[in-house]
Amino acid sequence: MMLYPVNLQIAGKLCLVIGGGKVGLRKIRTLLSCGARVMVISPEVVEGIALLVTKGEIELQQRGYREGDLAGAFLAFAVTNNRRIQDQVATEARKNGVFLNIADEPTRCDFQVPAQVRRGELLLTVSTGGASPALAKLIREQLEEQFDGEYGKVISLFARIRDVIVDRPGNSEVNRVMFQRLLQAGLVDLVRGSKWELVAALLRSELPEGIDVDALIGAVSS
Ligand SMILES: C[C@@]1(CC(=O)O)C2=NC(=C\c3[nH]c(c(CCC(=O)O)c3CC(=O)O)Cc3[nH]c(c(CC(=O)O)c3CCC(=O)O)/C=C3\N/C(=C\2)[C@@H](CCC(=O)O)[C@]3(C)CC(=O)O)/[C@H]1CCC(=O)O
Ligand SMILES: NC(=O)c1ccc[n+]([C@@H]2O[C@H](COP(=O)([O-])OP(=O)(O)OC[C@H]3O[C@@H](n4cnc5c(N)ncnc54)[C@H](O)[C@@H]3O)[C@@H](O)[C@H]2O)c1
Repeated sequence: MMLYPVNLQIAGKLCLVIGGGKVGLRKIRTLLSCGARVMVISPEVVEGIALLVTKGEIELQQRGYREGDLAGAFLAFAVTNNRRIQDQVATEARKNGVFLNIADEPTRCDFQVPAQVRRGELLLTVSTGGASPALAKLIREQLEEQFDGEYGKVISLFARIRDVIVDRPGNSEVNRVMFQRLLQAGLVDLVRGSKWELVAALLRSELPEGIDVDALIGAVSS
């Protein structure tokens, strides 16, 4: 099955997690990191979830799933250990058009959660479509080594350059060529290596005149 990749904006939106075990906790952590409003429905929850409830970071309804619980959810996750409940949640989701992740049934999921690496605005995701979550995790770990924390600075500098460039008159072809030149000249590795003087020299030679290169770099290098 071909999965279509999308990156969702879920900040402030209700995401419902049915089942409070360790898989539920993993899903909750990712949801919270993206600013979702998380509601858990589960008769029992693992310690990590209980802690998040105590801290007021998520809401909990400590009981079993009931039909009607999915109302108003932007996304829902069926992560119980009970096949019958998983089926009931799936039926309600289908009936009401709620997007559902079913933790134990890759092929029936409306969406699957990929493994992910974040470096600032840079988001790398890995999916095996359910073929091997363990392999997705291993590849994620390899990506974490390859794309180290310095990539946060790289993406931040590119975002700032883009901000000042797109505000100026010009056309997208000129911008495309300019970004290609910066990449081919090795800007990524210069930033990763904190070679700020070389970064400044490169930007001065490639960016249009009148751009405050020191300000651009200062915001990223500190
Ligand atoms: C990527 C990640 C994201 C996340 O959950 O945050 C994720 N699973 C992760 C880890 C992981 N999951 C499992 C193991 C044990 C080893 C193994 O079995 O392989 C490990 C590794 C570990 O724990 O070490 C077991 C497992 N997973 C699923 C089933 C059901 C089934 O296959 O039927 C079973 C068997 C349960 C059983 O045995 O009964 C199903 C799904 N798991 C998915 C995502 C979706 C497909 C992703 C894809 O294939 O790309 C999908 C379809 C639905 C979904 O959950 O969205 C996260 C890595 C986080 C990280 O980066 O560390
Ligand atoms: N997708 C994945 O990454 C992945 C990984 C491992 C396992 N799984 C599968 O995901 C499911 C959950 O795994 P787990 O390790 O978190 O299980 P778990 O046993 O730790 O947790 C299950 C949770 O479901 C709750 N629950 C039981 N009945 C319920 C009901 N009627 N309404 C609401 N909640 C109810 C339990 O109280 C418990 O909190 C299992 O089916 C497992 O096979 C998926």
